[in-house]
Amino acid sequence: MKPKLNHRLEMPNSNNNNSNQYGPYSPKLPKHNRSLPRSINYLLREQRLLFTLIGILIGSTFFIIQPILSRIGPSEAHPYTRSGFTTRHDLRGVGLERRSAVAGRVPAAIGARRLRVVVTGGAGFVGSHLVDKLIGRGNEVIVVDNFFTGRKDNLVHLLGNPRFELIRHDVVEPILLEVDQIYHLACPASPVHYKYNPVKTIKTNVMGTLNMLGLAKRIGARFLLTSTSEVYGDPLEHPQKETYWGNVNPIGERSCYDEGKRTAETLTMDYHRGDGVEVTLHIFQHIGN
Ligand SMILES: O=C(O)[C@H]1O[C@H](OP(=O)(O)OP(=O)(O)OC[C@H]2O[C@@H](n3ccc(=O)[nH]c3=O)[C@H](O)[C@@H]2O)[C@H](O)[C@@H](O)[C@@H]1O
Repeated sequence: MKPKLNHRLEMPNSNNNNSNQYGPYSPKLPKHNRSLPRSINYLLREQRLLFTLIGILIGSTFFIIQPILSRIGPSEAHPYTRSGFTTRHDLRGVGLERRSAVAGRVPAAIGARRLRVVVTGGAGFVGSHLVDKLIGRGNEVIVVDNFFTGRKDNLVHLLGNPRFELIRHDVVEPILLEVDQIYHLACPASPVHYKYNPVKTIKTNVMGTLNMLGLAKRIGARFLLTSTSEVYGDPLEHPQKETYWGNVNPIGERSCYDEGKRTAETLTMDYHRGDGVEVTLHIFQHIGN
């Protein structure tokens, strides 16, 4: 009769001298004893051990050398980076370029920024030449003009310039701008223009200058007023020194302009003395008429 293949039933008894009715019992080897030679065999077959060792060698070489390479300049360590192979160095380079590109767009209020300037009456004869000069210096320029006598044609060459802005606005109305300097030129300047609407002329000089000085005070901007030699009226001394106060008719046809500019000068000096606004008075000497 064939023995039953039931090992549990056939479990050896240490007291039975390693034998039973089916013959001598050979004890089971511990598992690790059996698997060790098998693993070694497995490794030795088909040069697996050799390939494993080579793998370990390559791996350790990479982990030892890699930190050293990252410390050395990448161009020295990786000559192939120049052939367009993407490495960490290349990526770092892209990062720096991006950072410097962002730095180029730093808001005007930070670091070595451009000077922001507003020129009222910047579409006029003097104003448009001043604007050219300011743009040429690298400033950002905003022109505020109601085009009473000024023309867009005077500024047409600047219309595409990212540092230039043109605003149609009458300075008798307040305006809020963030600038460093205010050049206040807006005013009807020739007799035919300032006599055309004398009330508007003196209003522009008084209200317009008040508004621009108020802005200068609020935002801490420097202020320049273009005045005129007309403030001396019919002068009694020639040439006029700065200490000369003039000989002005307060009720004449030209008074809207002469007294308007005088009041503008007064306001300018009062904002300087009273509010600490940094100011400049600029007088144009008229030749003729
Ligand atoms: O020689 C001077 O004493 C004058 O010189 C310049 O005047 P100018 O350039 O010769 O005259 P315009 O070519 O007529 O320029 C005046 C500008 O002011 C503008 N303006 C005039 C009036 C007004 O209410 N608002 C305003 O923006 C005009 O549109 C024009 O663009 C200055 O702008 C005047 O302030 C200065 O009094």
